[in-house]
Amino acid sequence: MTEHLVWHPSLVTKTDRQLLNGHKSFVLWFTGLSGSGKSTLANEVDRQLYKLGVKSYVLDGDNIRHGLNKGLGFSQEDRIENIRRIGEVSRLFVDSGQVVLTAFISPLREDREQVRKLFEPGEFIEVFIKCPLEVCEQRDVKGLYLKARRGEIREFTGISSPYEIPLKPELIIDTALGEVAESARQVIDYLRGEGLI
Ligand SMILES: Nc1ncnc2c1ncn2[C@@H]1O[C@H](COP(=O)(O)OS(=O)(=O)O)[C@@H](OP(=O)(O)O)[C@H]1O
Ligand SMILES: Nc1ncnc2c1ncn2[C@@H]1O[C@H](COP(=O)(O)OP(=O)(O)O)[C@@H](O)[C@H]1O
Repeated sequence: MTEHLVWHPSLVTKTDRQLLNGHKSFVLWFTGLSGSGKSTLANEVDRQLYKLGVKSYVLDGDNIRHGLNKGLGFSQEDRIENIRRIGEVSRLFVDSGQVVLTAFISPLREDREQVRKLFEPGEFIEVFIKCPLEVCEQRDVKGLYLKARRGEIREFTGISSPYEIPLKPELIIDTALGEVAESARQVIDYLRGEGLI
């Protein structure tokens, strides 16, 4: 299908754009169970980056599924396509010199590794939002776990659909232990430590 397509190179490079912005561009890929804290943390880190003058943007599972990925469900096939598209969108953000924070369950290791391959070394930062299923279920922010337990939602991650824990994430944030502010500080500290901001 790409047989007659020719890539048109950009006259402005990614490095040019990073220099203009005054910081590196990369993706913070938050992964974890529903209710683990991906959206809350991604948005808090985004707010702090904004205050630091870093050009950042959050791509959130629930929001993206209303627009770009409308029509995709939660079968294995649809989740793979969901993550593939977000990987590609993230690459565009990074190419444009910005920082992108993604908050998708992204349950499968293989899919996350495929996304990692789209990036240069150091650009893909996998952040495992670690939180036991019992805690997520107790939070039940949207009441979905109750519905899943009642059998009203099929293929629900952690209940009737798998979640594969990252084996070598760049960062692990345990949200069952600390407050949101403390978790955000850990992410910002990591970025500073790596010289990314
Ligand atoms: N079956 C099932 N399993 C898991 N989650 C479900 C399901 N149905 C709806 N939801 C809601 O959709 C949000 C997850 O979407 P994602 O795009 O992040 O999922 S995935 O990465 O494609 O697995 C998820 O949002 P978060 O709670 O923010 O993770 C849920 O609100
Ligand atoms: N350290 C923490 N980091 C992020 N969220 C936390 C933390 N501690 C408690 N929470 C709470 O957990 C819930 C996480 O919900 P949400 O961010 O929607 O999760 P997800 O996007 O992974 O589904 C929120 O109610 C949030 O206030």
